[in-house]
Amino acid sequence: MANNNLAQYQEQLDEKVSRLNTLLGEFSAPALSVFPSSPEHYRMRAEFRVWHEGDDLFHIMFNQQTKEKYRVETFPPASEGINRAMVELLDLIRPNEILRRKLFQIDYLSALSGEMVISLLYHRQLDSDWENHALRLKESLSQFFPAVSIIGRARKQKVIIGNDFVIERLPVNGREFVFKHIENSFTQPNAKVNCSMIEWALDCVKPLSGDLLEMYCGAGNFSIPLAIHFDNVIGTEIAKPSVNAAQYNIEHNNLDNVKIVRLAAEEFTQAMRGERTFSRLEGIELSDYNFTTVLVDPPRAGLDIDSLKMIQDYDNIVYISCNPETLADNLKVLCTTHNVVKTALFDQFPFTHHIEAGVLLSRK
Ligand SMILES: C[S@@+](CC[C@H](N)C(=O)[O-])C[C@H]1O[C@@H](n2cnc3c(N)ncnc32)[C@H](O)[C@@H]1O
Repeated sequence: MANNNLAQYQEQLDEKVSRLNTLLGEFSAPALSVFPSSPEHYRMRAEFRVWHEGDDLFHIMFNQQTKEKYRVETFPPASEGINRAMVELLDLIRPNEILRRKLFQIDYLSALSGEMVISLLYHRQLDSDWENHALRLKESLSQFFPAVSIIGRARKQKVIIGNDFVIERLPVNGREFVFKHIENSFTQPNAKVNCSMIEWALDCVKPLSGDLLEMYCGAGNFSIPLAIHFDNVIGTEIAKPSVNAAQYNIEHNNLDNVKIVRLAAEEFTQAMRGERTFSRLEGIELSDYNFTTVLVDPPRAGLDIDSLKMIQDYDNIVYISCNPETLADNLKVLCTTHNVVKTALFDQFPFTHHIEAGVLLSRK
């Protein structure tokens, strides 16, 4: 990494710190803890369009200003595994008519564990001939990547050669947690910064006890490591593949105090208020829980007003946000009942303007 890139990274991070400090200023927030990213090889996922030119074929990206396409041989933000795969994969596909015909996109999902899924997207249906060639492709790639899977996608078609997930192994405070990350589902893109986020959340909840409620829990990224500090954890999430992955993750981390339920945040709020019952909550008596703490990690839109009011019932709120504007809007409501006691900036998305923030609130 050239020195001027490092300087550019630091400058952009400083700008994010100053922007978040300004946004949080009106909530009497304490000083931010800042968790920088490595400035290279931080993304565990990357997607590229594919360009065909005579016998050649290569990854392309688009210049955001001019919209012009440009050729991409390697992509420094992506993990080292993805960078190596980009080269080896195209060397194998370029001379292979069956694998290259109408290929228009390649998606890579890698893991710190070394596992990788490569999805090849086509503008044509995939037949048994394609499958045989994809199988040989997987075998050839496995000399570089022992745990690689290939997925072929076309209209209404998904052919899996191996798995449609990677098994990630995240080191958190010296302990390793196992996570199934499913292709095409939400996972935190920057694995190392994600570990810092989990460690920060663990630090927030360390002095607490009772039960934890997590909303927008994905595959249990926070619920699973945080479970050691609570008697019971309930996580809720809307996406079925993530809920299924979470069940796997509970089992493979040997936890017996975590339950994940497939419910939208809005539905869970209705259930908590006794306004609606859900068969998906069968066997779970919400009134038996002693929720002291809630962790929310919503999408960019933030929390809906009913869920926001519902989480004010808890003494401690850990709010992880990928959009500081909606975070600030939500804090206007939460700070009528709670104080901000810890804040953090996690640089999940280096070299972009995106900010990932953490806020711990406790009841006034
Ligand atoms: C920012 S991600 C966080 C996931 C998880 N906490 C993690 O760290 O991997 C937001 C999650 O909210 C889920 N989601 C989106 N809208 C939702 C809703 N209305 N109710 C519940 N979950 C929702 C998405 O499927 C996604 O998994």
